[in-house]
Amino acid sequence: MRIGIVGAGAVGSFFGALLHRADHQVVFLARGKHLEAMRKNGLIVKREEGTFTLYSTFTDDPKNLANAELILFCVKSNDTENMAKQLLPILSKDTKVITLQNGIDNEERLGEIFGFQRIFSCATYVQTAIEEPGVVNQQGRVALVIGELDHSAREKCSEIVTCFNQAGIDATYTGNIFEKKWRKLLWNITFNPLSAISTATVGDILDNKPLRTTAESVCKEAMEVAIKVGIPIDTDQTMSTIFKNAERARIHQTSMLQDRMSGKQMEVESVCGYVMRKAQELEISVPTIQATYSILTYLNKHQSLRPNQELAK
Ligand SMILES: NC(=O)C1=CN([C@@H]2O[C@H](COP(=O)(O)OP(=O)(O)OC[C@H]3O[C@@H](n4cnc5c(N)ncnc54)[C@H](OP(=O)(O)O)[C@@H]3O)[C@@H](O)[C@H]2O)C=CC1
Ligand SMILES: CC(C)(CO)C(=O)C(=O)O
Repeated sequence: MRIGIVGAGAVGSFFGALLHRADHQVVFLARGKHLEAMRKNGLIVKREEGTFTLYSTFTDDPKNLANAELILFCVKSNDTENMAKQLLPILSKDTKVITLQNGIDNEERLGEIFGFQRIFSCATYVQTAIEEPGVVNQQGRVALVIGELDHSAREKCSEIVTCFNQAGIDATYTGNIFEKKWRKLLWNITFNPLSAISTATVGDILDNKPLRTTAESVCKEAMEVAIKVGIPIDTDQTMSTIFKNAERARIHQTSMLQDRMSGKQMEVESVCGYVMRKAQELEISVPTIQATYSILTYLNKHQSLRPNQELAK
């Protein structure tokens, strides 16, 4: 298949590399030092089972994705509209677009621009980071849960799942992607904002009693909102699963923390902002989420307050 990776950062570079290794024709849209390094030395992928390097088309020009049959949409959610509008006049009407982004609101924003029948959504379970320009590091398990927004596109969705499976990626189909994305969001809202504010890893949050208590408060508030929007949740069991899964990501710096450390805009709106606005609509009080939202919005505006220019080791 001809595949375009839109936003070949940590997630896009990793999945693009696996698809390229499975003989798909993959074009990576990237920019800055990461693009420069990939053009010079190839893309280096480090995994527990070994390191490999691949050479492909690395570009900063969206026009090079014109003949893609499938786009993996992997920019940060702050860049969603801008990127989608650049792609719209370039892509064919049949090109499928799958978002691997965190949060739930990208799907709607993409659907409004491209049309809902060709947008597919994915709950992305992976821990990846750009270790240095040109080098992506992946740890732990890899799993994708994929679904369509418009049920008439179910068959096309199965083709995407098969494409990932053939590349050795554990991808499964769900008929209710919205619920899966909500469950993923519950994990992200519990750990990402707090890690970005405190600069703590997931393991640090688990081990530090006050931080853990705050994470539990965020989780409880977000679950209340999820239940009100119709997600079937057993709160005790869900909370216990979220914290059990976190044990497997102990050394992980959440994507939001990685952004803060490198002075990038954090995905505050699609994680905290989205849940906060839903809570307001539903008249649910979410004071802890509100607090994390206000701090992170401030930090996003005042980049000079970032703790470090470099990713923390
Ligand atoms: N990292 C992880 O482990 C996980 C991340 N996610 C989610 O996946 C999504 C992607 O995250 P992640 O890969 O970490 O983010 P990254 O910032 O590493 O990747 C996004 C990439 O897109 C590039 N980009 C943005 N706009 C353009 C443009 N106009 N032209 C070319 N390149 C562009 C960015 O460049 P630049 O750096 O210059 O901005 C960056 O390299 C997020 O929604 C995140 O929450 C989900 C699960 C796990
Ligand atoms: C924790 C993780 C890696 C889960 O896949 C994630 O979604 C993130 O860092 O934003």
